[in-house]
Amino acid sequence: MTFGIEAASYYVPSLYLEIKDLAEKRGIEPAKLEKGLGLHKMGFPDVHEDAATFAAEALLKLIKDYNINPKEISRIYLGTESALDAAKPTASYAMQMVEKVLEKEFGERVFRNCDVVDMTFACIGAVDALHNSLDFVRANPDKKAVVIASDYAKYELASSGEYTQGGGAVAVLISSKPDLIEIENNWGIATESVFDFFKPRRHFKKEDLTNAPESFPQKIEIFTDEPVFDGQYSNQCYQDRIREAYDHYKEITGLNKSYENWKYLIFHLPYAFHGKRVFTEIYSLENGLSYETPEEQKAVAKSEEYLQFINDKIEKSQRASSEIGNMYTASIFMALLSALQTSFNENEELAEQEIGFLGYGSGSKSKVFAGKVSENWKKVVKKWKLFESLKNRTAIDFETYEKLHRKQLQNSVNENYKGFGLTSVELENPVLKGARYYDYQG
Ligand SMILES: CC(=O)CC(=O)SCCNC(=O)CCNC(=O)[C@H](O)C(C)(C)COP(=O)(O)OP(=O)(O)OC[C@H]1O[C@@H](n2cnc3c(N)ncnc32)[C@H](O)[C@@H]1OP(=O)(O)O
Repeated sequence: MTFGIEAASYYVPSLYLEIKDLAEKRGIEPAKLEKGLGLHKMGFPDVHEDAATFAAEALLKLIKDYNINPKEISRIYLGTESALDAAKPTASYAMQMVEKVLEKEFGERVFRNCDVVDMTFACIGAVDALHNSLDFVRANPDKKAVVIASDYAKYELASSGEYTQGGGAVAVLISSKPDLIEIENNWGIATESVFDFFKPRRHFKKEDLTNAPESFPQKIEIFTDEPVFDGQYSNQCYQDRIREAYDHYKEITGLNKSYENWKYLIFHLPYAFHGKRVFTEIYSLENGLSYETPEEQKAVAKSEEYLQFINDKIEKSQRASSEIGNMYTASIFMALLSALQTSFNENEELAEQEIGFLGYGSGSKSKVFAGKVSENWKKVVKKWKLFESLKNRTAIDFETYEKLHRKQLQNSVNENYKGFGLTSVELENPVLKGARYYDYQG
């Protein structure tokens, strides 16, 4: 019996900012962002969008596009690091939104017996949900699970993370009928606790706050959706963890040089060119190339062989990321969609080809695993129209972007939006303070 991904859907935020507009306003050379990091557009949520609406959109599309009977979904596991609440899972909001839309056809509370939960480990939370859900269907081959990766990658204005923002969701159906890709049960894993990127309850002192009233406590502790991070250190942690997980994968499988078997290498992409920038180390080690000094490292990255390798095995997975930006947990799934969609558009046959995955989550952990593309993959991919749908987004100017970022807009930019949207957050009623309410515009 085989296990893996039977179907897949995605949702990207309805707005975007041209990266060159951001570069111009921040005094950054556009070529650094476009040619150095591979950034073109940055997906950005409208006022009514958040990680729960992204997840609900992807889940509803999955169910509709592949005619899934929602009653047959035994679990919905959501990987996210943009949770809207520290106790109530974001998956519960998404599930309820979709239930309401399905009510007419399937009756009330279609997910009544469904196991719903969030999993969090920075950007690798959804890979953890995938790993866990594959174990679940292996133990229960007649059951189906949905894994959703949903996030809003937000950084402080004018920080070095600002140009690596983005967001969106990917939902995949996991079962014993892996029409898209069969995933083998070998998991190379590497973990180390580090502070490369994290979202602590922030501690503020009174003097940090402008115009704090006399009555304000001396210290306050609040959640923010923007991380504390050290960019170059996070790159190093990523590189170290994927090397360790890759070595572990080779140890488990007994393979000498795994990536040579892989048609595509699918990375967690915090920005489009990240995978190809960090893989030079493993590539050098595998090919006996010197990788000690910065000059040697540059030489590998610029070598004709490595450029060809990128072109063959990585470039197609980067294309969606260049148009969307970081999707945190969803980035690795979107990189897969990008590569498969591109092959589909170019009439390439992928059946039976092996694909390698290199996931990373700050804090930190990497998982390396592989899968085999199924005979039926084209039937699944033909529903996506990924690159066409990216053209249907609305461009925003820099001023609108800053206002959205600062949460200064009351009304949605796309006032007549279709789909799920946040309508209100309860602020008065003490037993519901902070509850979020959503609706669906059909
Ligand atoms: C957050 C997660 O999702 C989890 C993770 O993966 S952690 C790893 C990634 N970390 C993050 O994304 C954290 C948030 N982002 C950041 O901190 C930063 O944006 C970043 C670390 C990703 C990039 O940092 P940076 O200092 O702006 O860029 P830098 O590392 O110097 O790279 C710029 C590239 O552009 C190139 N470049 C610069 N000017 C150029 C120009 N005019 N023309 C062409 N290329 C140019 C540089 O040569 C360099 O590329 P190479 O090293 O490949 O040659």
